[in-house]
Amino acid sequence: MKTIIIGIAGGTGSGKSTFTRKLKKEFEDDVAVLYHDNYYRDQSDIPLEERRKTNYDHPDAMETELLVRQLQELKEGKTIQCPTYDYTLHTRSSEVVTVEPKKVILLEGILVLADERLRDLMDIKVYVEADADERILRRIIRDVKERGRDMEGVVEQYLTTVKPMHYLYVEPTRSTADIVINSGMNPIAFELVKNTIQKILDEEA
Ligand SMILES: Nc1ncnc2c1ncn2[C@@H]1O[C@H](COP(=O)(O)OP(=O)(O)O)[C@@H](O)[C@H]1O
Ligand SMILES: Nc1ccn([C@@H]2O[C@H](COP(=O)(O)O)[C@@H](O)[C@H]2O)c(=O)n1
Repeated sequence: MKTIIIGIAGGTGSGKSTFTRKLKKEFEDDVAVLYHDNYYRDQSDIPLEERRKTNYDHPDAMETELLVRQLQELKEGKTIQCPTYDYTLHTRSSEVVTVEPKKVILLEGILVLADERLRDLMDIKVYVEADADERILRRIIRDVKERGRDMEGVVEQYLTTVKPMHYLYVEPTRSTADIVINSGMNPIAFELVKNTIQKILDEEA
């Protein structure tokens, strides 16, 4: 079975996860989804106060070598045990999720196009973009509601690490994408990517 890997990158709050979730809902068991965020390094040996200070927008914050290995295993038809992540505790969760090999793998994350090893494994590269003001507003709401943060903390983190790292590592990867889409809620872009995936699945059937 040939495996097609589709990378879905873009800044925080651009709508990557929304776009990816919609594709997953469309194809259900025909596609597997891997989130780069689940590969943030385990920090259980560091006190929580220290973990809060980590720069989570630098490529070194992720164990990308494990992701590369697991993607290769999926391509070889092997089942993997994918790590999971706890944003409130800033470290890996104890659970792992079993991911079976599929013809199509969606790989989502701010930095998935920033790593040459990941880019080399991808067949299609997508970059989701949205204005910075919209992204930070969405992030404030989401992080307070879903990631156990307070507004002051989100704003401070944005100004000290998220924003500078975005311009250093995330935005430059836009030029490596095959498809650049405007926001994660873009029905026309969704149809285009959906039809591309459907074609791949039909060809391989
Ligand atoms: N086009 C959009 N318009 C308004 N809200 C959006 C849009 N796209 C995503 N959102 C919302 O913004 C938040 C962040 O979106 P998400 O898909 O998690 O972004 P990302 O994965 O790129 O960080 C979510 O609460 C989502 O519902
Ligand atoms: N402990 C952590 C780990 C990551 N983050 C932030 O998550 C962002 C990436 O996820 P998106 O869904 O927004 O793409 C990234 O910008 C990290 O700053 C965090 O805050 N805490």
